[in-house]
Amino acid sequence: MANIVFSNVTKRYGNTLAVDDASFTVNDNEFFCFFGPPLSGKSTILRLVLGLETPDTGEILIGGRPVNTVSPAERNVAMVFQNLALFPHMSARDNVRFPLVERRVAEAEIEKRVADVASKLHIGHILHKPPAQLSGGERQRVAIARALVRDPAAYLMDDPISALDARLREETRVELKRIQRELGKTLIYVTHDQEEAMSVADRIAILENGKIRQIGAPTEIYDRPASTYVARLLGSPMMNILKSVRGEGVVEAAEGTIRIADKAAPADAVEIGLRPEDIKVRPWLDEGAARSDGGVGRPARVFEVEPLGGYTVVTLAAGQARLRALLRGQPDIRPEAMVAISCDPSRVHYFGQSGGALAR
Ligand SMILES: Nc1ncnc2c1ncn2[C@@H]1O[C@H](COP(=O)(O)OP(=O)(O)OP(=O)(O)O)[C@@H](O)[C@H]1O
Repeated sequence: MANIVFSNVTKRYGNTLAVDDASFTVNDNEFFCFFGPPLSGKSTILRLVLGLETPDTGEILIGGRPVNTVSPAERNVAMVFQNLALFPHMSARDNVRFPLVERRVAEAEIEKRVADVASKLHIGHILHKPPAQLSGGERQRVAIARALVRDPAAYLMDDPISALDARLREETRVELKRIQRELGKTLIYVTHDQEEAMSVADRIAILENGKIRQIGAPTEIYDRPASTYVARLLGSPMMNILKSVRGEGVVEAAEGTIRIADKAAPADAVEIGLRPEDIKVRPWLDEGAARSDGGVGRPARVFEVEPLGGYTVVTLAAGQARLRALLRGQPDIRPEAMVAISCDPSRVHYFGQSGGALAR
């Protein structure tokens, strides 16, 4: 059993609250991701799990055992370091052997464990090579093998693929997910990249200034963000968030005034959120035609068009408001054209005074 529990854990550095009353459970075999902007406390949480830091208050349990006073060596969690730092002068095999040699494990046992981990990670055929002769993906597998050879209860990764180029990052994150599933070990993962967090994690914890703002499955957080902060963090282009102007049972999304959806907003709605892919854009016929079309299409002017191949991002100006819509394919839409925009009312997000999500 290697679940990891934080119970009201706080960690300060001087006046900085690096981790603020954090409570969460990472389940056995789970791919659990911490995501947040720089300095939000991600690395400090990893350091607390590893035992490189001690909580000021609160309790940490690993596999049900309180570990606040247990040394890093005795915690049986392994770290795969940022940028996959392998020893360049050693072969892949010696890199993988290193943690066991350091712990003076018997040679026969070392050979057995290296063979075992190499077969799990499919690196047997590259063990003789130095890191410089390996691809990015292979280096990653060797780095993971080095962490796993100790047979840790859980392993941790701090932005392990941020140094790779975009294409290799995409490849390696797929690989990572597969490896984690096959190994069936608890993995705590830190990333700055929202797409990476969404794609690899079973669950994500969203951090802001040391506080956990939301924990959930990626799609759950994406579909039901608990606040404007979380809503803006996940999704690209990010959610459109506009002031809500209410009247006559109609939601007006505005800095200017555009009616997005015919539905009464909750009385305490201050802002409304629209995901770019939820905005429908059609040719503008005229006001009458828009009205007869369910009354939800409102005029907007096309401000900018960004073709991305499979998708097109259209920036729309409606009154003073600017909205970004994500459209499939390459629609025939040009800057300055008038269009009718609408949004399924069930897809509108409402936020209250403090930015917290309101029931839809
Ligand atoms: N050793 C330290 N001494 C003093 N302050 C620290 C120390 N480590 C972290 N902090 C502070 O604690 C807060 C959280 O830092 P942390 O490194 O955990 O954030 P992070 O989310 O991992 O950031 P990044 O994404 O930039 O790596 C920051 O305000 C940081 O300046």
